[in-house]
Amino acid sequence: MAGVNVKSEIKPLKRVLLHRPGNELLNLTPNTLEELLFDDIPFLKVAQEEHDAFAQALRDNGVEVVYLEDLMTEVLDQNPEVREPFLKQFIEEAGIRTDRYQKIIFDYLNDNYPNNKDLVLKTMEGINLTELHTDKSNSLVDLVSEASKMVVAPMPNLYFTRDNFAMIGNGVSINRMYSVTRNRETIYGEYIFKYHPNFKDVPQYYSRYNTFHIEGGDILNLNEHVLAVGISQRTEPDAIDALAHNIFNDETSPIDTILAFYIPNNRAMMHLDTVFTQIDVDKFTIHPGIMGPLTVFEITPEGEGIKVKEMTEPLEKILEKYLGLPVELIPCGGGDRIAAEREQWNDGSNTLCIAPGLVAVYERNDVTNKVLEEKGIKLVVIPSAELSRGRGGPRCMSMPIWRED
Ligand SMILES: NC(=O)NCCC[C@H](N)C(=O)O
Repeated sequence: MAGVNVKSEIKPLKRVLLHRPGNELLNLTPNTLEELLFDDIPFLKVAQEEHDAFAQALRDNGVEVVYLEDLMTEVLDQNPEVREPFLKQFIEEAGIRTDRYQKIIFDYLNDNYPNNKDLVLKTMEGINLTELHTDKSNSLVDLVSEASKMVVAPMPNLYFTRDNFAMIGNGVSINRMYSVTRNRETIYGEYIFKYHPNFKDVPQYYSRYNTFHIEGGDILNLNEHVLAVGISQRTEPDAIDALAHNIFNDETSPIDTILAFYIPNNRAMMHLDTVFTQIDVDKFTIHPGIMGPLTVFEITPEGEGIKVKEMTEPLEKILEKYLGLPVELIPCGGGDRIAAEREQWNDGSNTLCIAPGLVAVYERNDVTNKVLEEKGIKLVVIPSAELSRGRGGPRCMSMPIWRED
């Protein structure tokens, strides 16, 4: 199975991309939490156990699990000439500007991490100044600097593989991210979609070098013809315009409609998938908090360009029109405002559909989970005490590569 095939949110999931949370979480500190988009410091050992349980539950349901770190390692193993430019680009994008430090860090990584997998994991982890053993008498900066500080920041959000690149049908959007910290993550996507034999021929609908930001949590493949994209804290309308042009201009793509969902701009609802995910052919979970403010726009091709129309019908009717059947919206928290806010904060609406009516959910959202079960949905329940501290659920932690047609 080379390439990618994701033309639905619910059809049987065959292959999925994950990243096992690693030592990058050990470099989160109270002062860097806000900048690194965490609300607390997860206990790594337990976060890894929970993540392994997630991966195993997917395997038990017939899904092949592929890890981001392994794909990137394969790129470097199969293309040895890429190791040096990758490292140089990584160091530049980590904000290392002086020639002296660029060389110190390049030599440190290149000499101490001959094994490509170790190197890839180290780039994710970050580098503390204490590791570099610089000769302090050679530089004023080193002499006045704190002894222990991150010279290369960690990338703790990598376990949210949903966001930095996103499959759209048989193509991919390599995203320009909203935040500095997450923009560094897309370097792995750039190299995988340039060099990996399974992915190098996949059409690219967006580039990490574009100006406007867009993240995968806002991109939902409703069906072969219809894509939904959130206008959110993380995704700008200009990026959706550009994405629409590129998709409509790809003759191989059957997508003829993009629905832009304009959701409130705040951290609790950072992406469309934090408030809205599909769980069955005719069912969606939804955070009731978006129902008032939500506006939906229809984007279709017109000549060389696009046509945009605001839709006035209620959300159920809009979905019914494009999916071709009546649709039920199931409120997170069972409709109670307090339960809805609490459980949406811990990703109660952020489910990963493994097959129609079979979804992975966080264990902690018991009010929402009970409602889903009452509606006949089968749940694959994932332990979630530590993983949830990063503010993302099962959909955020997974990027489908292949769903059955
Ligand atoms: N699709 C998602 O909602 N992903 C969750 C991303 C959480 C991460 N801490 C972030 O703020 O980007």
